[in-house]
Amino acid sequence: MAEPVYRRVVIKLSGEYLAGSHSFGIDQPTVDRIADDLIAAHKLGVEVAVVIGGGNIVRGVEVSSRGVSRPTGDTMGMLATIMNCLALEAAIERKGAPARTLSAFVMPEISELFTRSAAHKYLADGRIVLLGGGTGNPFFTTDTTAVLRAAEIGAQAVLKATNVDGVYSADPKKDPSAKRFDRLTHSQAIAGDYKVMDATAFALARETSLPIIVFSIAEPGSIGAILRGTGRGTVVAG
Ligand SMILES: Nc1ncnc2c1ncn2[C@@H]1O[C@H](COP(=O)(O)OP(=O)(O)OP(=O)(O)O)[C@@H](O)[C@H]1O
Ligand SMILES: O=c1ccn([C@@H]2O[C@H](COP(=O)(O)O)[C@@H](O)[C@H]2O)c(=O)[nH]1
Repeated sequence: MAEPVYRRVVIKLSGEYLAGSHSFGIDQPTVDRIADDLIAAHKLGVEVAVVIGGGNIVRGVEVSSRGVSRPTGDTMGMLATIMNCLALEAAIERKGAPARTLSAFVMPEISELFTRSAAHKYLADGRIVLLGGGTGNPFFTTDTTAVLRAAEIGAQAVLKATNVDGVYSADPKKDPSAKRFDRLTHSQAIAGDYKVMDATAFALARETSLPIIVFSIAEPGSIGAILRGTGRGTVVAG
């Protein structure tokens, strides 16, 4: 079996994917399956930090379209990501692997605050580290959070695990003629305005020279395959 290509990564997990076949919430079999994949990936010897989206519970933009202020809606979205972290942490630990949630917010009864030193410590201790609460600021996304945290903790790549198998010329769910890219530069991804990830995330990745790999988590084992350099996904780099 091929050796992993990376020593430390941040995996951005789709929140929406955690809902499984439902349109809302946390589907336990899906969470359990993703926990298995993460544990298997971690057993390859890679230090794994995970940022989870909140799209299965709350997106700030949607809440604000119903009359709540955007910063309040975004705060609700960030809290949703912490719920997802707790669900995944519980699933990972139930399966016998050590995990730790670190939050962008001070909430001592629930989880420790994210600091670079805490993240380094728990990763070096062999835990899967779950990073909740986004950046802690409204008007950002968990895609941007993943790139930010990756830069902060010295990860070598951001793996965006989602429900499509790469970046396409248009949304493949809406346009069946959309073409999939094997590789893009950060600048091409920004110029193309491909909605799979926000431009802020691509811009920060360009600034910090971080590769992003967009791939589907539908297939069990896909995280491990990407870590070994054998998986199918779009590499955004250079
Ligand atoms: N050009 C494109 N290439 C690939 N996917 C695209 C493109 N444009 C839009 N999409 C859509 O982007 C979605 C993935 O991005 P999205 O940010 O919604 O997911 P996520 O980050 O996985 O969700 P969450 O916010 O719940 O974490 C896919 O469902 C896909 O349909
Ligand atoms: O830094 C951040 C990260 C996220 N948010 C809010 O959370 C939701 C859920 O995140 P997704 O990336 O969309 O899954 C997002 O819609 C924002 O409302 C934030 O404000 N700041």
